Amino acid sequence: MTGFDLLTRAADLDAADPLGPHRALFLGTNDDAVLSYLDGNSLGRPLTATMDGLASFVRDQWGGRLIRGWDEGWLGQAERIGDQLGRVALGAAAGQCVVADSTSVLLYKLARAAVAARPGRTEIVIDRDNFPTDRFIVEGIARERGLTLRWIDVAYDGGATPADVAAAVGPDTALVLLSHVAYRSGFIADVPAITGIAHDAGALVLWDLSHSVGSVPADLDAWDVDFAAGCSYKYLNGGPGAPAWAYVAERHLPTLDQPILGWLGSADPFAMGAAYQPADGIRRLVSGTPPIVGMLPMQDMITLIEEVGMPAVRAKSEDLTAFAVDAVDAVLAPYGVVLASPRAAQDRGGHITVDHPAFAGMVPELWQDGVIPDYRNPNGIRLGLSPLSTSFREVALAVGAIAARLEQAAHGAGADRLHPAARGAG
Ligand SMILES: Cc1ncc(COP(=O)(O)O)c(C=O)c1O
Ligand SMILES: Nc1c(O)cccc1C(=O)C[C@H](N)C(=O)O
Repeated sequence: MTGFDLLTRAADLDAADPLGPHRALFLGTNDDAVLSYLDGNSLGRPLTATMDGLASFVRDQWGGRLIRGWDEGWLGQAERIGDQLGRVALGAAAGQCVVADSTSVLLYKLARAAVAARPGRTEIVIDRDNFPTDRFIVEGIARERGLTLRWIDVAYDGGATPADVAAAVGPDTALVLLSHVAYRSGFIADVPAITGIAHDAGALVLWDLSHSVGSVPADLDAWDVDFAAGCSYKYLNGGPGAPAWAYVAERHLPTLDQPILGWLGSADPFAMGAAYQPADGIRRLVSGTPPIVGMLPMQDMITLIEEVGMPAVRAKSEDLTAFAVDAVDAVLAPYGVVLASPRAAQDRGGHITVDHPAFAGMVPELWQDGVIPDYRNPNGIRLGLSPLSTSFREVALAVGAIAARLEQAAHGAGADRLHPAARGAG
């Protein structure tokens, strides 16, 4: 496939894409300065509706209702959006999800609650390639509680498998913490199988869905998951620093013992009581004031996903990553680029990673070309493909630009030798 073929094929795929028109709902998608934005799995683009919604919230709700807003709806908003997210993207019945804190803080609260629910058990199981915050959080909890970590090693293009987990868990395991979609390889873990294996060993499971929520469907209730949490600034387009969300299975709610006891997680916050009594239900996971303004953008995106439906979102995501893999094979493999993600579409989420020694330091050059992917140590370029805002043309342009930069690195070629796709030809 030449660069020109790549763009022609991308044009055909864009023309046939039923979700293609949704791209125009996002800000900046017609911006010529950014030819290709492939980092929506780190920070999703804003919806235009969000810009207008934020302005009207400030004017009418905050500015108009002032403190009365809390009684008129803000206090229940974290649970309402949690329920909507549960219904639309998580397979979770109402009353089990809430928006709060950051993913790191929620992982801490849930992991501490899980360990508290398994007294006498001394180990936490986690994989070595899990996202740093996940590893650091359980390292901290192990230090605090005198526990041991049991590490699972995973392949560079994979993640923890049921067999890995079966070999790691035992009578001492309190908790297994894994990611549904691996942040580097994009590997999709077999959540129901792994959850079942952990349960058979008497352990609880906490899943990090940061890289799947809004891109890969989840079925948390049916999968018998205990706890889950994830970001909302990736495929939920919640904006930089948007609050995270958590899921606690209904069966754990009455006994959930989380470590950050704040007034808004108490049964009757406005009683200003002397002693903490946890609220019934998911609100007992909350500590302080809900981040109302920060929740507005994600609500717009969850509503859009609800209209489109997760099956259509996932279908587009698989098509995008399949096209990206084909393009990598045809255009980048000849330069020695290696796919560091699963080859089968059903085994990977919404991003792929490709490795090459020259990738360290290349991303700033690609930014100059108007192409924005992600870089992950030691030498991976990550192509994050947001199903509702990424076009096939963006994939073609990015792969072409990477090829041009590799060509330059190999032969010192000038800008006139840039790959046609990198120049936006076609
Ligand atoms: C798998 C995973 N967990 C957690 C986080 C981060 O959490 P926080 O929002 O607390 O920075 C990220 C991304 O930053 C992530 O990819
Ligand atoms: N949360 C981020 C941030 O505050 C700055 C830069 C990147 C991020 C990310 O989200 C990284 C992302 N979770 C990852 O998988 O690498």
